[in-house]
Amino acid sequence: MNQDELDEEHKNLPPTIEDKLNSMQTFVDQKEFVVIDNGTGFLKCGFSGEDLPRVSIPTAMGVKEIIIEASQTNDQGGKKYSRIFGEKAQEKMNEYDVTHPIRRGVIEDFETMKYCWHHLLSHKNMHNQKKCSLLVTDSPLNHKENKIKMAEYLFDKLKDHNISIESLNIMDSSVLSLFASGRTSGIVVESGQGITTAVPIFEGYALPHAIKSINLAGEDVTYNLLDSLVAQGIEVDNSHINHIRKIKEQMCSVALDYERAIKAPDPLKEESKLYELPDNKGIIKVDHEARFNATEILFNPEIIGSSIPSIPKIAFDSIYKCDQDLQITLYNNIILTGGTSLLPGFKDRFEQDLYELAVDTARTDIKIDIDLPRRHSAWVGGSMIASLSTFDSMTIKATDYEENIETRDDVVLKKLVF
Ligand SMILES: Nc1ncnc2c1ncn2[C@@H]1O[C@H](COP(=O)(O)OP(=O)(O)OP(=O)(O)O)[C@@H](O)[C@H]1O
Repeated sequence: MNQDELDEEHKNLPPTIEDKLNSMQTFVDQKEFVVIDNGTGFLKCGFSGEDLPRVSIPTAMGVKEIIIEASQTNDQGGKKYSRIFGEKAQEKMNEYDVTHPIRRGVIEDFETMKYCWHHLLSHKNMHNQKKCSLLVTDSPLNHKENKIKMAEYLFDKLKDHNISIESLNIMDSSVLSLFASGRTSGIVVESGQGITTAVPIFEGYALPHAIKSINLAGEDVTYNLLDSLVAQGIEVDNSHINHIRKIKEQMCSVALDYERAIKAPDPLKEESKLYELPDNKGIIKVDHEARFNATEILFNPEIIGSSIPSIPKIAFDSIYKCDQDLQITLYNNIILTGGTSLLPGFKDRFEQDLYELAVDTARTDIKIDIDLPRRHSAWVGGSMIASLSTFDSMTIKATDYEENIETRDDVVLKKLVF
């Protein structure tokens, strides 16, 4: 979703957050937090209490070294770095060295991540946050060490760039998505860009022993679509990946019955199968089979020779690992979220396959909630919780962090909920 689409969606949103906060019988405080959702594919940033993030950009940074001639500076010359972010970075892969700091849900390149955070906080829509309180999301799979490193970069290293974080919390994105649905218990099945997770949560706490994840999500669908277009002789390659992603978002669907779907007549009109590359660089035609084939890997990874379990299977396995008393609650409260779950047909196929897996064990109905803004549910949950009057007391204070150099890791871990 680009920034224009996000601005448009802002205008159309019903006022849901206040409703949900009221139903949770809490009250809203005036202190404003900045909320950042760190996704493999997209970074979302905005203010607590708002319905949607103000900024949503691809998680990417491009760097280019610029040599400064001595004559330009009146001294010995030297070099500096030009940095660009988000879509701009993805579009200029030929000119810039482009890095994606988050792999499959986990921050791997903290230096790049620091510049991305700096870019978000300095963004014009964020009114250049020089001093702020911050809630950032984290993957349910991240180790404690990564959270400690996040705190170090946010408190310490951003200071070198004139941004000071006064208080901080780092929260599990699945727990936040559940809060956004107005619940405190349930299972969050989240399929984003790089990772799909099934996280059972009881009374606000994720149950680590039963969390399941697979490295299979939106980027795999995109690359699968690219492969099948290449196999058909269409001249596309990795440099077109942004366009292939857009084709996926506009044209791909999930079949309820894949074999039958690809044999059935194509319901799309001829013009809606065509994608025009910018600058008259050609038209890509996407056939019926490619559109269903690309997404089938999420439900049947075997078709690309992979032995990893499907998305419904990890949801089933995760519920099965929980206490029997809790299983009914989980089956009745499945929150399906993440950008990839927006694929048409995703929910129906998920429900059908989960029902088949659980028919002997569930002993209850399967109820799936898809009513959240699914590209932004973790951010929305963060926005809600950071609005609560009690939230500030749950944060790590910069003063505590700075004054306790020897024990600062404990200062961080004490405030985090695992
Ligand atoms: N309408 C849509 N139809 C299909 N896919 C979509 C749609 N909108 C977004 N996506 C896909 O969703 C993915 C991004 O989702 P999301 O923003 O939830 O992921 P993320 O938080 O960046 O990643 P992760 O959760 O894996 O760390 C991308 O692969 C994108 O192509």
